Amino acid sequence: MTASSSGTSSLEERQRAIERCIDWVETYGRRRMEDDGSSQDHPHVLKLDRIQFITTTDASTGTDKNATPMVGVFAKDSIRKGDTLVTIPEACVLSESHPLLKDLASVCIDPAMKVYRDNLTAQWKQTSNTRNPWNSFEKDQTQGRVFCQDELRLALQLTLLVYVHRVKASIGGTLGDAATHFKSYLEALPPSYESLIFHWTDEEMEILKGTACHAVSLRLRREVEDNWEQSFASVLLEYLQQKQDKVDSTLLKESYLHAICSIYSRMHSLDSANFASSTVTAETNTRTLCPLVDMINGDKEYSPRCNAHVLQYPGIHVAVQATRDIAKGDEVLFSYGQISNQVFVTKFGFVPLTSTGKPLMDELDVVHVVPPPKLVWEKGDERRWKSLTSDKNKVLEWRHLTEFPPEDGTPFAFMRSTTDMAKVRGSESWRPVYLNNLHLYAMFSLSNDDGAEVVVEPWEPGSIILDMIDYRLEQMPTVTDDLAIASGTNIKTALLCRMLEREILSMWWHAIAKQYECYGETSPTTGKKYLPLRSQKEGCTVCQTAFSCPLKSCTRCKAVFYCGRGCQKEDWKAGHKEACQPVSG
Ligand SMILES: C[S@@+](CC[C@H](N)C(=O)[O-])C[C@H]1O[C@@H](n2cnc3c(N)ncnc32)[C@H](O)[C@@H]1O
Repeated sequence: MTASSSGTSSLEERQRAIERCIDWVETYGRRRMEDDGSSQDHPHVLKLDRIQFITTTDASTGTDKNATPMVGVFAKDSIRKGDTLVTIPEACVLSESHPLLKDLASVCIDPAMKVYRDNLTAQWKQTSNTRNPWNSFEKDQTQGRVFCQDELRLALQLTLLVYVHRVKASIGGTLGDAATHFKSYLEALPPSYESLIFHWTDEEMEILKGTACHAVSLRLRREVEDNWEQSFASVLLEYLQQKQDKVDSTLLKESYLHAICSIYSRMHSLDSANFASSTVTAETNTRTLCPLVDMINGDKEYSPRCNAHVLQYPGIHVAVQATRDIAKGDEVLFSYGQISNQVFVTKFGFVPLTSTGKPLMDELDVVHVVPPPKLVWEKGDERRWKSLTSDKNKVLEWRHLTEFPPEDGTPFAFMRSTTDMAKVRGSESWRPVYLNNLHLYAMFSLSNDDGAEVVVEPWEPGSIILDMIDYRLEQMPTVTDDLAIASGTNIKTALLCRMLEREILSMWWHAIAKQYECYGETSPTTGKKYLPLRSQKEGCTVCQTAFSCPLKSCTRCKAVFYCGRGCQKEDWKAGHKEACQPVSG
């Protein structure tokens, strides 16, 4: 298979780049420590022998074979609580307030840049009331020293941007003439960040329409575009042109995104007062990129299970310490903290499996297995089904779903949890694409020959199932921020699966409503009328999403339709509040 063989070669490439980086940290870092005598003064010396860096394609990348190989850090031997796992000399740490940034950011301290900086500042003053991103430099009297003093966003983004640009532009895929001590580190970074929201393709965005995540990601992408256009593009293009670099603005924009993702997804906040050579005294919490330390993954659960954290030793290095015993071969994990899932999605492309305060569907202590209603399929259902399982959505490699609906009339099950699903499939190793408790209900065909024990509880389909699906659909936009991602899948897979889930649920809703002639009836439990699906063409009033699930109408005027509460709220604020005329009945 071509996909997997190219996957393997990029896996090996990344592994080699990481080995070069380890080598660099050991040799360059040690030399620098010896040069300034710090290794003797300090009880801790550079250590890299307790952990190993392992590349794998399946940790974050799910089913996407072409995705960037993921790296994880594992204990070489058993490690005791309190032990130091790895130490990285300060000389190898990139930080906005670190004087060694000069080394890396030679492009940024080029006097030629000052001209652009000044022009930009002047322009900014004339045209904008917003905070001038270059403000911090104005305070810096030492011209040309550290151009982007205190501005990680600018300093590192610009720097990475230029280097990444050069890497991509150069034929051999190396950093070419961009001589920097940090070359090895930059090369060890992933070549792309597909799982992060900024890198989702237009096609994927199209598929995600209707989820709250779609709105969030559009907003973020717009912000990034604005940033790029207002702060970076002109400066860099001019700079690179002056340097006679080949400039491809598309590539630059991509590189800019790459730089943002590199920084955002692997930044550590450290106390800058502890950087002995720091030029910043008043500032604390300097943001840094620590080579190799930043290869440590976030725990899929929240903090209690995580087993390492970052420490600093003034003036010497950054260290990682075990917060509990770690067995040989175990993955070393950080806690990314109690940040919102939206931030997780944006910065890391995944969210932890467990989170607090998640709205669960416990109210619906329903069915384990529902006997299949005799579905009446409509042409539209078939088309939707096909579009969901077509090649376009390669990420959805759930073979069971392609059998849906089974032509031989095999019954379907409506399952409550993955454990149940696994039980029914009769296999421990079997895993559906979408897992765990947010995807409470999934459908799949039950084949008779896999030895599964299935307890079929007869249910009267019809209104009760409609209510159940209705409830679930209604909940979906509100739980989007609480996505739970199965291990081995990334956020995109999960979202696509969520879309699939939504589609399936709405297809069932429709099929059941038709079969049991529920349209126009009033629900015995909720008292609401079962209304026909809003047509695909019309879609959500706000985001225009043409969903096949039943869209909710405004309860007062019933004239506008929304895919979820987010859009409804937005429309209300945007003027529907004034326009809404209550209708009777
Ligand atoms: C600090 S880096 C960790 C090293 C990274 N895995 C690599 O290959 O270089 C953060 C990135 O790793 C990935 N990542 C970290 N922890 C993860 C997890 N628990 N599940 C999935 N992806 C994770 C995310 O893509 C995130 O943006």
